[in-house]
Amino acid sequence: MLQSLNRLIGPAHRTGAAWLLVLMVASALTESLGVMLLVPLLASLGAADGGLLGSRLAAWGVGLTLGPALAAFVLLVLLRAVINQARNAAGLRLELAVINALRQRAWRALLNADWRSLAQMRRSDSASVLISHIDRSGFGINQAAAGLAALITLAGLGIAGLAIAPFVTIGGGLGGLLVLWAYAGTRRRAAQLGEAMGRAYRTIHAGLGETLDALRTVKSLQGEARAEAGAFAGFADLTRTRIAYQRDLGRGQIALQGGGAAVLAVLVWLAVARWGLNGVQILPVVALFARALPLVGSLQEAWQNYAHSRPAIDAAYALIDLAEAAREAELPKTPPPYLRQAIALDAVTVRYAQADAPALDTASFSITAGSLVAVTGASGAGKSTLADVLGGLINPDTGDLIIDGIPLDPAQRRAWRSQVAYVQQDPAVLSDTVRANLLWAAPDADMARIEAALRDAACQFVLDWPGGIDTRIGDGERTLSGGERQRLMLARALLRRPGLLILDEATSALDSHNEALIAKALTGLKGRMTVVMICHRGALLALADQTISLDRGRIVDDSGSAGRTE
Ligand SMILES: Nc1ncnc2c1ncn2[C@@H]1O[C@H](COP(=O)(O)OP(=O)(O)OP(=O)(O)O)[C@@H](O)[C@H]1O
Repeated sequence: MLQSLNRLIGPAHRTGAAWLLVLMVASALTESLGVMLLVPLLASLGAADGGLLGSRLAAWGVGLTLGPALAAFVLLVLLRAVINQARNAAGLRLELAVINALRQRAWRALLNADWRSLAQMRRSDSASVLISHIDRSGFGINQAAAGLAALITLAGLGIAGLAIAPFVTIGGGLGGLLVLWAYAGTRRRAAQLGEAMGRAYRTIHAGLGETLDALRTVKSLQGEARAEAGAFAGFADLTRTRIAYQRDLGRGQIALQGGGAAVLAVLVWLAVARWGLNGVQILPVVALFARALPLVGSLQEAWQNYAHSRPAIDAAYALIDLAEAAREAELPKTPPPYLRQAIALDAVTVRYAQADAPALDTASFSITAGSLVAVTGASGAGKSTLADVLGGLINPDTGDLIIDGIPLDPAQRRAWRSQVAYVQQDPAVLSDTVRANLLWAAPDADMARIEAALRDAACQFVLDWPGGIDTRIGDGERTLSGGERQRLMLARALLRRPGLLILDEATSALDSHNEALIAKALTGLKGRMTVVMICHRGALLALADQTISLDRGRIVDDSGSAGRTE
């Protein structure tokens, strides 16, 4: 438990945690002083002797009469209220700082992981961790702080109790430890329910997220009822888990309060009947226990809640560890590779985890810079994998990506991406203006450059809209057809002025008229940039200077090639 808390807090938040600890100790001090003050207060009424505090004050020549004792009591309560407010604020600041840092770290780790690992992760699981698991981790920190505050206050009350009535306090302390020990099983169950809750959240995220992405399919397959049942199975699990947990908490509190009152009754009986304390002497002890009892309850509840949140913290770190282990090489300080002569693959093999056969099997070929290359092959032949290797997205398991005769290491492969633009079959559009979507690729591009890219990609339609390039598009905004989206993303790719343009079935949604327009634009690019097109159809295939054909990961034909590495 301490190890996991220590990892959560980390060096960055140690000062905040130390300040919180100071405030907790200060709060506990005011609490125990308040209880100890009862003794000289009663003594001032002539009902008891002044106890340890009374004798200390007497030794310093301070006689505590009723007025000053009551004034000191009010001041102490006020001071404690102020300290507790500061403690709560510091606790909240620490909790928020820790979860923000955790979320940022998880998000950064995901963004910086290599593409192959990301492609193999389940998106809805990552979303579940980033949203709900990390929020639950925040609750775990909050509860750890609450438990620690209760523990420190109990320790302070224990010290006060030892000064007032040592035997009764030791008896009460042992009773408290016994209670905490007896609840070990409940805390284990809390952890199991926490895991079940994590599973329910993952089901909900998968059910909702994946269905929202595929609403068109769901509706056309008349799958509304099935989709509803899928997501609600997760909600039903969540409800069951939460009720079971609340029941455990409730039972715990009943047993704790009943048991605590019984322990207190036994101790009072022992104190009066066996140890000869009178009713007034026992009063501060009763006050002390009346305060300590709910604190033991709070400590147990906070511990139980922390145990319940712990699986969420572990899941967050599991994602972070996985993504950080897959971290890409840092960008090199040297300028990115620049394609002037040829781009080649030399005996490149890529095998995805859990796949029987490699997606690319010792693939070798060379492409002359400035040429137009078609890549063909049946579905699953390895075309997209080949495009990802050429674009520097995937590091081959063996073999090399070679630019102008120089094999790229992982850092240079990452840098190479600045020279590559990629248009995929079903390109994602950001929910923003057309301008923002385009500038994502080239932040410095001016209007003339934007208009030229739009014209080259047959996107004149955007300039004809009343709002022009400031029209908002994307989720919940103006909807684009599949073909419009593909052309717009081609414009974005062209705006980047890449050395290598990769089109992964990027004209599949276009009619023959628009495909012809794109074909014309691509012909105009010959010699200005290297274009690799994954395509099956005539218009684009006819343009190609070179055609590479794949079958089950192997290159079975490479016609029109200017030169091979083999
Ligand atoms: N992320 C992945 N994890 C596991 N296997 C994968 C992954 N991506 C692709 N594959 C497998 O690798 C092989 C090649 O896939 P790839 O997408 O490169 O083929 P493709 O020729 O582009 O197919 P298509 O034309 O259908 O898009 C396929 O058998 C595919 O199932």
